[in-house]
Amino acid sequence: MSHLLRKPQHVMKSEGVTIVHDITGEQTNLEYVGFKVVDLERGSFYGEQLNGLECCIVALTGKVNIQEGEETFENLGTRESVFEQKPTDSVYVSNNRNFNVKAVTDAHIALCYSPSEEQLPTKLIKADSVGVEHRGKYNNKRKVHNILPDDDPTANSLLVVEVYTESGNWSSYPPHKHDQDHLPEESFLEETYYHEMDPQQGFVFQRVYTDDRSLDETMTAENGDVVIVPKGYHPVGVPDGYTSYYLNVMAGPVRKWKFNNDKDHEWIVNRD
Ligand SMILES: O=C(O)C[C@@H](O)[C@H](O)C(=O)CO
Repeated sequence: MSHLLRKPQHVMKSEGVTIVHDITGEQTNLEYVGFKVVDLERGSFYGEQLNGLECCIVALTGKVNIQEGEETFENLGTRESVFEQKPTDSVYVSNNRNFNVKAVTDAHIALCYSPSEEQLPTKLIKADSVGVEHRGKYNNKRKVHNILPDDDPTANSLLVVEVYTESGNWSSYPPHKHDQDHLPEESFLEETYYHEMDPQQGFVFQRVYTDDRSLDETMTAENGDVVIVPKGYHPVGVPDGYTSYYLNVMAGPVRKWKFNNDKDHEWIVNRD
């Protein structure tokens, strides 16, 4: 199995709390992006002290209360399945703070991390403030929920988006990369992909490759898998009959998403 592909682990942490993924720099060599998925049974609690990290908590499914300091945000979360395809609620928590999540219903949360030094205010990102964007044409259509885009100053480093790609379409396509810290031409952003499929037995193909092909891996991602993109182009192809969902976390030295398409495939965007 590719070293860039992670299967769900399902490690029980405490009563009602299961860690599905715990992607840290120690196993991935990622310097800027960390990622967790946690399953919570109704009534269970999950908490963390953020040492030197900022975190965006995304209520993937179910309802949760999130408490940080004096603030408690109640009944967050808008959907029972990500495939309802509506935006959800998230909370941004700055570095060196504590947060606690209580599951009001059975819930599934994503925790998106990046190192951070500057303290920023904790912020509720309500579902109705999430920008919805339709990109592409022909078989390159996808829908994007911009939870933490680069023009939103809520975070120091984190960028977070959800992407839906319908049956027989491609996204993160034409292949693009953002692995050079060389603005204004390109930014360096590491990235993770957390994948879900509808129906669940579906799969997608994701290729991660560089111009010189020193990295060139094509993976089959199944429901619940994470693909790690340390660098390179990273397109996703969705087979007929299945809808793909993925949650992207990106971070790097500068909080700017400036990518370049693979020149060989750039014509795809320029079609009439
Ligand atoms: O537009 C898309 O297809 C989504 C991608 O941009 C995805 O969010 C990504 O690759 C970010 O670098």
